[in-house]
Amino acid sequence: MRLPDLAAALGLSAAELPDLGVRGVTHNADWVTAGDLFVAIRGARFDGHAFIAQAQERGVVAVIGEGLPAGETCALPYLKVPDARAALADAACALHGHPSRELRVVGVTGTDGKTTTSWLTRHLLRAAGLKTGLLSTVGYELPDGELRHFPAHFTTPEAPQVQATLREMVNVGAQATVLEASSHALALDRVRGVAWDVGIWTHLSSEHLDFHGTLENYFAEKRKLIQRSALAVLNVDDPWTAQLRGLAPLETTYSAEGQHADWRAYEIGEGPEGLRFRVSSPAGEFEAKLPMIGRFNVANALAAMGAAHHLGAGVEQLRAGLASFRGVPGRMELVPGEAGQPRVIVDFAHTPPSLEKALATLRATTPGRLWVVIGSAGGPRDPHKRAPLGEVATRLADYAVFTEEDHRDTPLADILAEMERGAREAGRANFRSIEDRAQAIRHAVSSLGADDTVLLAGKGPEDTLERGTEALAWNEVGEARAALAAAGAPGPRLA
Ligand SMILES: CC(=O)N[C@H]1[C@@H](OP(=O)(O)OP(=O)(O)OC[C@H]2O[C@@H](n3ccc(=O)[nH]c3=O)[C@H](O)[C@@H]2O)O[C@H](CO)[C@@H](O)[C@@H]1O[C@H](C)C(=O)N[C@@H](C)C(=O)N[C@H](CCC(=O)O)C(=O)O
Ligand SMILES: Nc1ncnc2c1ncn2[C@@H]1O[C@H](COP(=O)(O)OP(=O)(O)OP(=O)(O)O)[C@@H](O)[C@H]1O
Repeated sequence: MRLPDLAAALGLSAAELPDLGVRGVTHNADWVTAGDLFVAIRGARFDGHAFIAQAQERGVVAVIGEGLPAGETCALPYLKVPDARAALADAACALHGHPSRELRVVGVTGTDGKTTTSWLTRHLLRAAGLKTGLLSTVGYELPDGELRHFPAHFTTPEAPQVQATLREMVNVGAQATVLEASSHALALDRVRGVAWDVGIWTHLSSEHLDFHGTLENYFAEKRKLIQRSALAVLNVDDPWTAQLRGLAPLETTYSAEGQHADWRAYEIGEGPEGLRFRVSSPAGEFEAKLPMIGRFNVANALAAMGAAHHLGAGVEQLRAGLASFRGVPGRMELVPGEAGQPRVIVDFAHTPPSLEKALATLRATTPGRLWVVIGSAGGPRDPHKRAPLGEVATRLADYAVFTEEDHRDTPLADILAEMERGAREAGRANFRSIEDRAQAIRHAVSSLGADDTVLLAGKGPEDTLERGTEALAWNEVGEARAALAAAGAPGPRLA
């Protein structure tokens, strides 16, 4: 694209701009390749203007920003804009030719359930014969189904990566895609310019308040997805949904808790191997089988079906799709052990409501004892959730082992003390703290036997454990396997 055309696409005057070719756009000076535009963003930690020289060395042709710092000059063409993040997204859309307009795009937002619902939706769309891509916390997939990863670990990456991925999907023939839209993404314009066909709402609870300040602000960011979608798929079991009604031109509702809704699940049965329920829906009444653990997955399945049906999936495709779903890595993932060993489940639940749901659902399918191994992240991230996690863990499990979970620069002992305080203030003593996560897992697994369940909560599929300033390689399922192997001959050995 020519620089003057790009300026015009951003609503800027193209007069006096050199007629240079622009190959791409980035906000990160380390990622510049020759011919790119560099967008200098003033962030919370850095001012992108400080990296213009570095970007120039790597071959950028022009810079976009909200204004050069006083007294500074720029040897390259400098396009001044009122909002650099918005310009980053608009430039990415223009350079990639607005790929979302060539696909059916489903967005998923909410505090919990985004990843699971995204995976389910893409699976149902594929079952309906649509070549479907996916962009989620776990990585991204083209319609070939192979999971790929971005260099930086985000639920929703920055706009240039979002748009480049959508373009790649279109180029390989994708007809639809599912995109997880985090509240950070909506707040920071990472998904600005995406043409949403469907917006799915899972539910809202307190999280990321270090960034958003208040629950209302957090809600307001997530609400943007619903406002921008042609069809909203809304969870009537979530009280926040009342404020989302009527925002999208079309809407469909769902309930897994017996409320009046378009998509309703009833006669829900939970077994150790999965879920069965009946569905009443605009597509018809039918019996569904979903090989997933976790009652909350009924709601995720209803949401996914609401979206997939809108994009053409019929009842038989929905039924077959649910029945053949293989789950999401690190979400209620069963770690196979020997007969007589406890059932070990790895799950990503790291908020009090999601831990509550995970434990409640495991209790329903655990004839024996239920233990949980759980930590809480350090740094500025939601310190107020530590005590509630301790309370929920000791209320709903028979025993809780508190441990490390990305404590970063926060003293681990302080986090554990907060979790213990939450338990103690609720009058409970059914816990202990073991700092080393691997040891905590081994202790739990070796303490239990047949009929018992151990929930390893919080890390899910993450591949690092942030201990102080170190990021250790981590594999929770691998640790669970090692603990099962080390526990050796099955049988209860509770001290
Ligand atoms: C709160 C948040 O999301 N912040 C993101 C935001 O930071 P920021 O605007 O403050 O920017 P900054 O880090 O000050 O940098 C300013 C500019 O200088 C540039 N820079 C900076 C340093 C350098 O060496 N070179 C360089 O070019 C940066 O690329 C940026 O353009 O933009 C940065 C550049 O993309 C992100 O790295 C940063 O993510 C931080 C590290 C982060 O941890 N984000 C997480 C919380 C996040 O986004 N999570 C969500 C939700 C997950 C969930 O739902 O659980 C997600 O979608 O993943
Ligand atoms: N609909 C739901 N309601 C409440 N909890 C849920 C729901 N779906 C999943 N969970 C729980 O939340 C955890 C995270 O699920 P999932 O990864 O699908 O959500 P997410 O929104 O993508 O989370 P994150 O943004 O933190 O990655 C699951 O492991 C499960 O314990």
